[in-house]
Amino acid sequence: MASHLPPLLLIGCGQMGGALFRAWEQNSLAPSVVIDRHKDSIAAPHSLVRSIDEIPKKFAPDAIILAVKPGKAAETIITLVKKRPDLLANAPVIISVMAGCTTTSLTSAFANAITGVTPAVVRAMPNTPSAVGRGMTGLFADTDVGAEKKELSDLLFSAAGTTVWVDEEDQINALTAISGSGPAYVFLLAELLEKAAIEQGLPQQAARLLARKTLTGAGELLDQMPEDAAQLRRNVTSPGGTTAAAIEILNAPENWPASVSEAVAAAVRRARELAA
Ligand SMILES: NC(=O)C1=CN([C@@H]2O[C@H](COP(=O)(O)OP(=O)(O)OC[C@H]3O[C@@H](n4cnc5c(N)ncnc54)[C@H](O)[C@@H]3O)[C@@H](O)[C@H]2O)C=CC1
Ligand SMILES: O=C(O)[C@@H]1CCC=N1
Repeated sequence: MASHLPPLLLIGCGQMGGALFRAWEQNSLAPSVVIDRHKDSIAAPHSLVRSIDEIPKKFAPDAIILAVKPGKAAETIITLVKKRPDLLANAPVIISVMAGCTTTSLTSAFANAITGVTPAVVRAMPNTPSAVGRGMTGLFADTDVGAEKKELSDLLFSAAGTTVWVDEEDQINALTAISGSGPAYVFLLAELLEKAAIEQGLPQQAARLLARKTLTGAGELLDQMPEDAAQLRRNVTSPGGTTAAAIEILNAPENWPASVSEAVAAAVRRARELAA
């Protein structure tokens, strides 16, 4: 089968890198290399190595994906460039999924490590549903990044779900708070619904099933139906009925409307702090 996706070097295969790699593997990824000392194995034809020193000679990736924790970004880039400058010879696009690592800081980490080379850097903010092809990724590139590199970046993240490009880098911080962190808000709701079900006397297993299937079913409706979320909510809410009793509490201005806005604002603040 012809490869749909070109060879990649993935640095960091934890929760996010692993989710993306799973999607890419399922989209006929050309033989690629993953660096992560905490991963046990990776399926052929790809190679797992434990450090930059072990990247096979003559490997020429079209994209290098940085998916380590933000605090390790500079050290990782400097080690990569000092030990294997040849990996940049074919001008691969550098894609960072790291929260709060700006294109300026990434570009200058490369510039500090190697003179005369300014790689094209794209920032991506994916989310973990990428593992099942249902990711949502926001992308940003400076105006000097060529169309071909942007198209390749889009191809990679489209293989893991849906993509959207933003024009200003700071918008990546807002996007991180909505779709990057967002799955955690949904999982928290699943936890809380399950707990409430148990409090109302339901057995644990049934409580878990009800909470999970309600969230995934509602998510699927959101995905498939043309109506907006407010209309889908109204479709469940009979006047004077049970849903109305619950929504009156949740949707009181001081409850969910305030909490969700405050939570998102806190995440945006944190993204900006990481970038400072
Ligand atoms: N977890 C998430 O939902 C999302 C995470 N991100 C970003 O993804 C990045 C990684 O986050 P997670 O996957 O959650 O963390 P993680 O801790 O699960 O994964 C990081 C991986 O990097 C590996 N690693 C550390 N140093 C390394 C090195 N020098 N070379 C190669 N591998 C190395 C670790 O062994 C680990 O498996 C972060 O920068 C985060 O901001 C972005 C969007 C969503
Ligand atoms: O929590 C974090 O910092 C990362 C970025 C978005 C999701 N996880």
